[in-house]
Amino acid sequence: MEFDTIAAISTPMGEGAIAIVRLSGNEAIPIADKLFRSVSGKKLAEMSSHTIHYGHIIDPKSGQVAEEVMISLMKGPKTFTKEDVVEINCHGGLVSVNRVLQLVLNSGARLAEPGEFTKRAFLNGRIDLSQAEAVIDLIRAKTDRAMNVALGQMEGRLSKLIRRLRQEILEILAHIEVNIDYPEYDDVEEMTHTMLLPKAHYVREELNKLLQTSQQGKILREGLSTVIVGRPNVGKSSLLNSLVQENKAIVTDIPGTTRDVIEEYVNVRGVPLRLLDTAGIRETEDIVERIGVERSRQVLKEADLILLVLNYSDQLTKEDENLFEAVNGMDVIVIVNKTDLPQQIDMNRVKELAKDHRVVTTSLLEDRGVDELEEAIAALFFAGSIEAKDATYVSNTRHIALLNQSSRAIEEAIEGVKIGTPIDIVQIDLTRTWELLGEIIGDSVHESLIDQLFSQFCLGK
Ligand SMILES: Nc1nc2c(c(=O)[nH]1)N(C=O)[C@@H](CNc1ccc(C(=O)N[C@@H](CCC(=O)O)C(=O)O)cc1)CN2
Ligand SMILES: Nc1nc2c(ncn2[C@@H]2O[C@H](COP(=O)(O)OP(=O)(O)OP(=O)(O)O)[C@@H](O)[C@H]2O)c(=O)[nH]1
Ligand SMILES: [K+]
Ligand SMILES: [Mg+2]
Repeated sequence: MEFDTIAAISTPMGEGAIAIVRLSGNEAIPIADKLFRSVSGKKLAEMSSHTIHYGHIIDPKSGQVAEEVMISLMKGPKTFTKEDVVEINCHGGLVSVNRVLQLVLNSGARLAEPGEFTKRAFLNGRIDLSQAEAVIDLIRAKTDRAMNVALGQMEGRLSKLIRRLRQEILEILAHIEVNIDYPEYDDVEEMTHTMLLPKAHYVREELNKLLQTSQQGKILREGLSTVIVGRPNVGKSSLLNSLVQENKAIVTDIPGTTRDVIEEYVNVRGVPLRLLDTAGIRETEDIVERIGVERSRQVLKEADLILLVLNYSDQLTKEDENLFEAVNGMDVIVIVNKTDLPQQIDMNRVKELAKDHRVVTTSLLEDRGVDELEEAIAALFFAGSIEAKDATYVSNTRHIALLNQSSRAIEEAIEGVKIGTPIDIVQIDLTRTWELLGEIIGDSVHESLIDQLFSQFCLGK
């Protein structure tokens, strides 16, 4: 495909060592040649591809030197966009890089939209849609693990699997076509059955395996929503501060200190947590505190993980018991805090209430037990699924939705065969599965969706 030539600053706005103005398109090299004076006097157009050159940017109007640069020359199609790409490496300062961009735009390039370079890599067929989406995930990755998942997807791991499953479906559809077109086969029904079912089962299983990774994949991207709950003054805000290793939440000895939900992101042994500190739960006359308590109950419902905090030097109350009730069926770690003070709590009763959840004792005042808590969080997250290096994860909400729909469509095809639905109806379900999977890699997506996806990128990407 042929597009106009785009340009943008591809490095962050601010002072740095180097800043890059990137150009892509048919005119990238001629435009750069209008501005660049190499030391050798040779034009970029005459130089060989994938080389870098020292020289100056000259303002064509004044003939003055505008900047001292290095230019990377990359001729298509072996480039990021598959088009001719020129990267002007400027001194890292806002004036310098903007001056060069301005000259480039005056010389015939158009300012790129956010994500437009990556969009061209997609439109020109170097990467598919799921690979392009992985580029955003990679930039936004907050942990090593999240980055590795994105890198795998960028290299086409998910795409490869999706393509293989689509191929399987095509083969089933081909068998059906043959059987429909040659009605002289007398046991058409039986033949389709034996041909179709094993392949369809295989596709269904692979889809479901992939969907099982989505929970972990999504958490890797967005963080495990972790809510700290407990009665007033048990040390919830102290716990948040201790996990983020900063005094983010106000801690006082006054019960009812925290009133709003406080949110912080933290990486605990490779597990990204979205930590939420809440108002202590109790019956109260104070109207502001009551609203806070109500919010605590709300966020509780949407949590992936609950950190339920108790006071070691206080007896269990009805409120504590009610909390255990409220988090029934969720992932919970019980924390018994203030072990530096004399024991009042009945630990046997705590263990009874905790059932099979982990119980960790801490003294946040003396910084004790936090290691064990972190270990418990990591163990829970990676439970049973020691992360296989070659696992393919799905983490993107759009992909998960499409996989769910595909899984339902293939299920309908399988059910159809089993109950003897006419084969052309089964064919429709199979075709739908094939199309839905195609949307993941961008084989059959609407232009507006493509625009919307790429607009999430940063400028210059
Ligand atoms: N200076 C600079 N650094 C950068 C980028 C860039 O665009 N410029 N990238 C931007 O994100 C990333 C690197 N990603 C890239 C991906 C593919 C190709 C590329 O040219 N692919 C061709 C040819 C490969 C080859 O030489 O054989 C291809 O796949 O056909 C280049 C960069 C990170 N670092
Ligand atoms: N002795 C002792 N005091 C602690 C410990 N952890 C927290 N505290 C103290 O307990 C008091 C309450 O701590 P917070 O972290 O504000 O408790 P909270 O659960 O957030 O309280 P609310 O927001 O009011 O519900 C503060 O004075 C803390 O310094 C501990 O392990 N030992
Ligand atoms: K308090
Ligand atoms: Mg608090």
